[in-house]
Amino acid sequence: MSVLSLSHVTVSFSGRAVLSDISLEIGQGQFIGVLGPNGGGKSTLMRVILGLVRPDCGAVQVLGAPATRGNAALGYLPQSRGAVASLRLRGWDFVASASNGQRWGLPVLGKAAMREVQWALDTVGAAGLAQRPLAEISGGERQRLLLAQALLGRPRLLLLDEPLISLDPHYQRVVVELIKRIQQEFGITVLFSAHELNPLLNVIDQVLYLGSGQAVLGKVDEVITGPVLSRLYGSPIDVVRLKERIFVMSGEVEVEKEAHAHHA
Ligand SMILES: Nc1ncnc2c1ncn2[C@@H]1O[C@H](COP(=O)(O)OP(=O)(O)OP(=O)(O)O)[C@@H](O)[C@H]1O
Repeated sequence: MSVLSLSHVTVSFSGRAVLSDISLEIGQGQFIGVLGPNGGGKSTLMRVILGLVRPDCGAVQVLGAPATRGNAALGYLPQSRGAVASLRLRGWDFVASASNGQRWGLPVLGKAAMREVQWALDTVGAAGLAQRPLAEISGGERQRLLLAQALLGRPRLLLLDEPLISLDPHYQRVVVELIKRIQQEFGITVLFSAHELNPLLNVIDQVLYLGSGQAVLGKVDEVITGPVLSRLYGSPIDVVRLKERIFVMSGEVEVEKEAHAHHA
């Protein structure tokens, strides 16, 4: 059974199609890198899967049922996550605040929910952050807590919207390896959006590249090619491979780096 199935999905804002007639299928246990230019529709796609954005037309099936809000089988790490929690909150409370789908509130938890919070903290290797206030922990450590939040309820599909933003290369590697380990251990399907492909190259099964309203899903070698990316960027793109790394170039400019700088 496919975990995710989109059939002829179109999403537009103010008459402009961000996703245009997209069809794709993603199977169980896949690790998918979601890439594309700024505004290419990565966050929108995740919000469609979460049932937060309703397509103009087409069908979205998640784990065999139509996409709906509040699907407990989905875990989500949203992109906009700055300044949302009190910096006095301890790590444990921060994770607990996402329990019962209730983000940023402070619910009173029963024993089972408390065990679940502890499990999520242990799973992401953040038990040591439980008693520390958010103000005292680094961006990378906070990323672990956000991942712990997303794991509450043991989702079968994990949507991670730019978890590497503003992390240094070392911590990017730590986060990517952590998510890969969790994905393999629990057989979760992961959609992981990023501006750069290279940090994900060793872990992804497939890449989903979005741009110009279109989506191309496949193995890295099938998707990361000059012709495919030129179509998605709407301008000539060269793909340069160098020592196990891949550079997506528009003339002299490395487009993924540019997008990242713009975003950060
Ligand atoms: N709720 C909305 N109302 C109007 N326009 C929207 C809305 N959500 C997204 N858009 C527009 O849709 C386009 C795609 O946005 P989206 O955030 O999905 O792209 P993205 O690939 O995640 O971009 P980035 O890499 O910059 O995060 C953008 O032009 C954005 O301004």
